[in-house]
Amino acid sequence: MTESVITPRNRGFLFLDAHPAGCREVVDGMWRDLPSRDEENGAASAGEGPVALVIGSSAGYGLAATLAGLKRAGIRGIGICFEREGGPRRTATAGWYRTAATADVARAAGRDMAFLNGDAFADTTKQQVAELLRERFGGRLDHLIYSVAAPRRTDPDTGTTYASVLKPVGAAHRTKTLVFDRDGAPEIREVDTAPAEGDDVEQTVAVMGGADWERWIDHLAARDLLADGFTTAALSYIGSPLTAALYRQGTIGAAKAHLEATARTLDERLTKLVGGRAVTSVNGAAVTQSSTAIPGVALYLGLLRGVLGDAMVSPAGQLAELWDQLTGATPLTLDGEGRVRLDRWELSEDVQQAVAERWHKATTETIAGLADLDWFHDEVRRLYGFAVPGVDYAAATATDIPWPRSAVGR
Ligand SMILES: NC(=O)c1ccc[n+]([C@@H]2O[C@H](COP(=O)([O-])OP(=O)(O)OC[C@H]3O[C@@H](n4cnc5c(N)ncnc54)[C@H](O)[C@@H]3O)[C@@H](O)[C@H]2O)c1
Repeated sequence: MTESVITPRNRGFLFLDAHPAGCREVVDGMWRDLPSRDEENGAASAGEGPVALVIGSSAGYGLAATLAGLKRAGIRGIGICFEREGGPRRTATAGWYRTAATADVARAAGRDMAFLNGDAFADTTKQQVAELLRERFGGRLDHLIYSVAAPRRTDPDTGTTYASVLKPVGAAHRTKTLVFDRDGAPEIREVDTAPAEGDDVEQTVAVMGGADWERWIDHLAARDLLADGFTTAALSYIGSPLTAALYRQGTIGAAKAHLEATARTLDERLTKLVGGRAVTSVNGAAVTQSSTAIPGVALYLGLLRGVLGDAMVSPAGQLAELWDQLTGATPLTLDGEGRVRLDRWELSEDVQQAVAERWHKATTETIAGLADLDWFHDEVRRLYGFAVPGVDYAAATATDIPWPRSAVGR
């Protein structure tokens, strides 16, 4: 067992190491904060709940989906993510440690939850899941949550690897952005992003659009693994006019439009096939490894928190609501474009107006009074298990945590 004191080393918002005890406490804290399952909603008792597959289960919205599903909807099933094991020079990724902690939480709750570490885009992973479903979960899948954020995808049919980019479409875009210097002092800068060129849009759509989600459904349907009434949701984002040029109207927005169009096609197919549903779930802004990589989003998130404080709805809180809708505990409520909207707290007119006013006033000198920078800074560190209350960072901690062999009764 390797034990060491782990001190954070970072480049901007990216940290090289993760803290296992901190990551565990993040998961335990999310679990404690989740609204508990309402027995009267007809959720099943331990061990007999619906079978779910969560793709992207180790971080951000997928982790929230896994924990909320376990606690709120009584799910069992499979989580898939793509994480790196620890080595002599670096710890494992935070998602590796969070998965170990999530498996323990599931086991303690009496839920059979298996975790696969692999490329969700590969057919071999899809085959593994099909086998697991058959061998361990009675050959029927009730729910699938698709929450992948990835920089690249290899198409199994052609072997072509696509890369997603974060660029505006049409014209270059200048945005304000938030950075922290070596001493942690905030600075507001302007950054220019060149417009998409060549096949940037197609490449981004090929990675972050609906192709792989549809391939999952095709794969499972062809093997007769979808239960009657099967429901599936993929995560989407609309966001503020302040980030629109780079997000919703940018290359990633084209991918989200494709994802939402895929939902509409899948919904028709699933209705006919198993009386099922496919939707996208539009969620609010959250600090994640993926979101903080988008220019302007760190500033936006800090200001949003400055405006909303604790009224920001956590990913776990939003996903608890999504599970209620997917399991029928509450009615599935869609907007005019067939999307579940869990982002209203972010996009309400008064909130957006208040954030926009602060955005325009934001300079290096004024930012501390406009944004909740302490919260944002801590949230970024918590993505890696640092800055988590109650964790003793001076203590040596074991870093070679094994991948979970999480099985109830095995
Ligand atoms: N963060 C936000 O503000 C926000 C808001 C609304 C919607 N969303 C959407 O939620 C989804 C997830 O984003 P996030 O911010 O939670 O991301 P994240 O970076 O926190 O998590 C991404 C997850 O995908 C997994 N993953 C990456 N590549 C994979 C691969 N090839 N195979 C298997 N798993 C892989 C990672 O292991 C991780 O579990 C995205 O569709 C995103 O657009 C995010």
